[in-house]
Amino acid sequence: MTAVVEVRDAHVVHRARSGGLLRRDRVYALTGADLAVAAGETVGVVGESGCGKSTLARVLVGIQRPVSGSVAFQGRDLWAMPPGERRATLGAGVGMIFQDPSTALNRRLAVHRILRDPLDVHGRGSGAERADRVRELMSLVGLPRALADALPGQLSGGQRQRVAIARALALDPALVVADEPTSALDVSVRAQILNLLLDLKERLGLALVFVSHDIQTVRRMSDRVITMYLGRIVEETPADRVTDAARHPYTRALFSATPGLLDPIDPIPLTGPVPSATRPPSGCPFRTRCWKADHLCAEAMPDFSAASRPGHRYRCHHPVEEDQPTRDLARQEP
Ligand SMILES: Nc1ncnc2c1ncn2[C@@H]1O[C@H](COP(=O)(O)OP(=O)(O)OP(=O)(O)O)[C@@H](O)[C@H]1O
Repeated sequence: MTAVVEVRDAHVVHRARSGGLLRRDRVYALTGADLAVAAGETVGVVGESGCGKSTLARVLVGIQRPVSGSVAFQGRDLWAMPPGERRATLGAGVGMIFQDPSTALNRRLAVHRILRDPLDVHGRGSGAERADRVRELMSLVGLPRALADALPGQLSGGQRQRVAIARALALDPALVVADEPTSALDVSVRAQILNLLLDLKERLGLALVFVSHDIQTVRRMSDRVITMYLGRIVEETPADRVTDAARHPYTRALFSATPGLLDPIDPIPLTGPVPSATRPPSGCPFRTRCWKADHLCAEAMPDFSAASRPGHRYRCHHPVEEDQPTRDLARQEP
């Protein structure tokens, strides 16, 4: 299966001011990320705040250039393309949906203008064809025609997010990346927007990357779940098996603390805070909070190991047994 997008060994390092005016620390936002996403699949990305989820999303859509590593879109190296070609490739091939549609949409433009804008910029079709496409997009995301002349401020939060989704789909992208697409919405409309995204992914055969704090939602939405910790991908698990088959202690801990599990368990206690991304621990970054860590974990970050099921890989020196119930781990002393 050819990947729509494939990231290899991508590193992103930011410079952040700290203390004195001239001092700038390196922030290791993404370290050695490998990920491929194929047409028709949804990959969910989970991890605590600051672990690099948004950075990975930005790398996938070409907003963020990695300092090293590569990003291939439909088999072509994005950052080896001339800038104009890269902009055209990404503009037409990739759609991004952000957390807050209120800030993502131009408040002064009516819905039909917002949806027509990408068609105009990329010179798609005649004037009449563009008008047709705008109507088609509105119906695709379930927006009544009567809202075509409305401004974003006159819409509900859910309607605004539908406009943002329609805009992301305007040029028929192969990849859509949604970064916390429902966290700014009322709980009552979240399910509608998630169902819409799933439905569109099926109908349009999109490669969908879904970033969220909400682990239950990621599990429901995704085929595969990527767990990130301190800038690294530490596990990739088939979504239907993530609660009891995940091998990385961090994935188990993260999922044990999820509210709303059908069969609730005591959360696995994680000791201490997440270390700073400016000074990540040596070896495995999770070792300072892991109940299984030993000297080996301080020495080196292990490579990925393949688990017994396809699509399941993890980076851990002391993985949890595949079918060991998480509730047994919760009782373990750290
Ligand atoms: N422009 C920037 N300058 C400096 N540091 C940054 C910048 N953008 C992100 N970071 C840092 O990079 C790390 C990864 O950030 P990122 O936003 O990708 O994490 P996240 O998992 O998406 O977090 P959240 O869930 O809170 O959105 C964090 O330590 C963050 O503070």
